[in-house]
Amino acid sequence: MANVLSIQSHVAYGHVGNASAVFPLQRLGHEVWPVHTVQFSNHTGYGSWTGRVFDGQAVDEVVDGIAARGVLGSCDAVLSGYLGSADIGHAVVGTVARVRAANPAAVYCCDPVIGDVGRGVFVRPGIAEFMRDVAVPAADVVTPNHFELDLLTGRTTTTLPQVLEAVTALQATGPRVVLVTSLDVEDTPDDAVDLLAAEGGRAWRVRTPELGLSVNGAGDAIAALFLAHWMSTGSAAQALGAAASSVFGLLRMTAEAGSREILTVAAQEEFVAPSRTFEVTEI
Ligand SMILES: Nc1ncnc2c1ncn2[C@@H]1O[C@H](COP(=O)(O)OP(=O)(O)O)[C@@H](O)[C@H]1O
Ligand SMILES: Cc1ncc(COP(=O)(O)O)c(C=O)c1O
Ligand SMILES: [Mg+2]
Repeated sequence: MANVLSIQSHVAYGHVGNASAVFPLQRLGHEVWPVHTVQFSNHTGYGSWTGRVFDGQAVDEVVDGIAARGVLGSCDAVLSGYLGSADIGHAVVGTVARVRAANPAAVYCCDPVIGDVGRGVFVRPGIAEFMRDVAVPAADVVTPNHFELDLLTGRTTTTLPQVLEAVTALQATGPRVVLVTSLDVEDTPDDAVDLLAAEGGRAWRVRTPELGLSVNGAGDAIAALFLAHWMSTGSAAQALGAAASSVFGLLRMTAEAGSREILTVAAQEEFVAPSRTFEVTEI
């Protein structure tokens, strides 16, 4: 079981950021140390929200307090997501350095939350550049969606070979493991969603049915689950299969209920024992 320092957004209502990532990790038996980068009423996909973006100092203060407990050496992973501002991003990367100094085996998983197909870029100016130039190079594991992969690598990928080239280019900047979510390439059927994981010069794909819903927070859940399974199995391929199956089960239940928010609590068994598991194919 791992100790995961999770630095992400928090919402009071619904499930994105830490409100999506923390519970699945706990349900799998991991300890989570959540630090919030923003506290909003709800996710920004609604178009309006209240609450505030914290700053780098606010993040540093909480990490200082954790360090004062003398426990940074037992932190196994730092997970970051929606940052709020580039200033917060610098605090996250500074935290990663502090954790690595205390525990050289600790890993950093960066979910480079920038935007999505259709919605475009939904974070503040400067965040995309910060992710590309600072956070991603510092990470061991990154979990972009297809839109973010293209943005980070300055490419437009429409075929699997192009995606593999982009992933290799991203790995050349630092991270050894890459998970690409919501992959839509030429051979992806209209009614399917692909996901791809790459590590050590190998790559694997999982294909699931596409569900008739559009929700926020699935990316935050899958990044947390992928990191947790990658740490516990040491295999990107196994982590891909487990994380994709769990998130599919979560979203299938959400679609059946017609809910606008993902059913993180009601679907909790899916994190432990997914009702349907998908085949992982090496490509
Ligand atoms: N409509 C959908 N149907 C099936 N799976 C989905 C759907 N939306 C999201 N997912 C699953 O959740 C994963 C993460 O969602 P995604 O939208 O890529 O993350 P993000 O919110 O970071 O953009 C996808 O790779 C896919 O496996
Ligand atoms: C506050 C906040 N955090 C995180 C996210 C990321 O959500 P997703 O997992 O859909 O990328 C969003 C997206 O709307 C958000 O508004
Ligand atoms: Mg995302």
